[in-house]
Order: sequence, then C-alpha cells, then structure tokens
Amino acid sequence: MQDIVIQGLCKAFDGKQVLRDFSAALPAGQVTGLMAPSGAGKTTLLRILMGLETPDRGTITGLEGLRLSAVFQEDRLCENLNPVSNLRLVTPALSRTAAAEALAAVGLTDCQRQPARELSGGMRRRVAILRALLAEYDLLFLDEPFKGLDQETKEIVMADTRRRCAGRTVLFVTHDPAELEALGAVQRLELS
Ligand SMILES: Nc1ncnc2c1ncn2[C@@H]1O[C@H](COP(=O)(O)OP(=O)(O)OP(=O)(O)O)[C@@H](O)[C@H]1O
Repeated sequence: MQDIVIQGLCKAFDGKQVLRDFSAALPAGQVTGLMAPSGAGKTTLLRILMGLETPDRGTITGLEGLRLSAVFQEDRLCENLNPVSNLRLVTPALSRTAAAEALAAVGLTDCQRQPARELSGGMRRRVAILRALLAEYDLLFLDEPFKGLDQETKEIVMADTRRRCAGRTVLFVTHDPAELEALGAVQRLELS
C-alpha cells in the first residue's frame, strides 16, 4: 500500500473556482478527515479521486489499480431488493448469514426481508454504509455518511465503521469534529 498524493489540484465550474491549488497526502492504512463549509468542494474532490470528474490541473499518484468503495450522500440502494440482497449485489461472496449478522450488528434485524423502499431513512443509511464497508476495496470514501442518524444509532454505527475500517485507507468527509475522533482520523484536511 502506498500513500495517495494530491498535488496542485484545480477545478472550476462555469468560471467559478472550486478547488484552488489543493495539495494533500492520504496516508495508506489510515483515516483522513476532510472538513470544510458547504460548497467548498469536498464532494468535487471525492469525485475527482473516484475518476467521476476531471481536474483542470494537478496530479494524483497512488490510485493506480486501487479498488474503490464509497458511501455517497445519497443512499443509492436498489429499492426492490431487501437489505441482505443490497449487500450481496455488490459483494456476491458475502454469505446470507454474514450479511444478516452485519446488519444485526447495527440494529437492523426485523427489516431484513423488506424491500429497501419500505425502510426508514436511518435504516436505509445503515444499509448504504454497510454495503460500502463490506465490499472488497483498497480505498474508501465516506461523504457525510452518518448524516440523519439519531445520536444513539450513530454511536453504534461509528463504532462498527471504525472496527471495519481498521488498517484501511479512508477519506472521510464530515462537518463534525467529534465524528473524526470517533473514527480515529489521523489528520484533518481543510479546503479554503
Ligand atoms: N457538475 C457541476 N456543475 C456545476 N457546478 C458544480 C458541479 N459540481 C459541483 N458544482 C459546484 O461546485 C461547488 C462545490 O460543490 P461540492 O458539492 O463539491 O461542495 P461540498 O463542499 O461537497 O458541499 P456540501 O458540504 O454542501 O456537500 C458548488 O458551488 C457547486 O454548486
């Protein structure tokens, strides 16, 4: 595993500069936090790292051949599939039993046979988070993953996430410094 190094990244949309000469390193096997006000370009940076957006200038090294996984701000579940099937769609090697146990560990027990469209927002969020965490990946992106969870559920999910992410390279976007601490982030990047 090698660090991911971002140098001099620039991105503008319709003449509006969003990323201005942004440089940073994401240490391999660690959680890096990214905090900035709304609209500062956090999601844009993630999208560039994921290859979904092209930068105007700058370089990124260390991404070659990496398997990526992500929790987006939206759940993006398959609405007609139940939670177990949503997890196994992305990770077919995951057994039904392992999927059920992972769901139960974050409080999702009774809803395992219900289609995603019938789940509450907080239930859907937990399925979306687990789907990313259980996938086979080398680099994980978390874009405000815990938004909308009540405090008690959030504590459980953050502890589960931290355990599953141990030793993995993670870029974690949040507005809450307490969440960075809960996930054991080693550094906090800021976008001006
Ligand atoms: N595809 C696009 N076309 C035009 N403008 C865009 C596009 N994507 C992002 N932007 C603009 O770039 C700016 C940064 O957006 P971005 O979503 O990266 O911010 P953010 O820091 O993630 O915000 P938030 O915390 O609200 O999620 C915003 O002004 C947004 O409107």
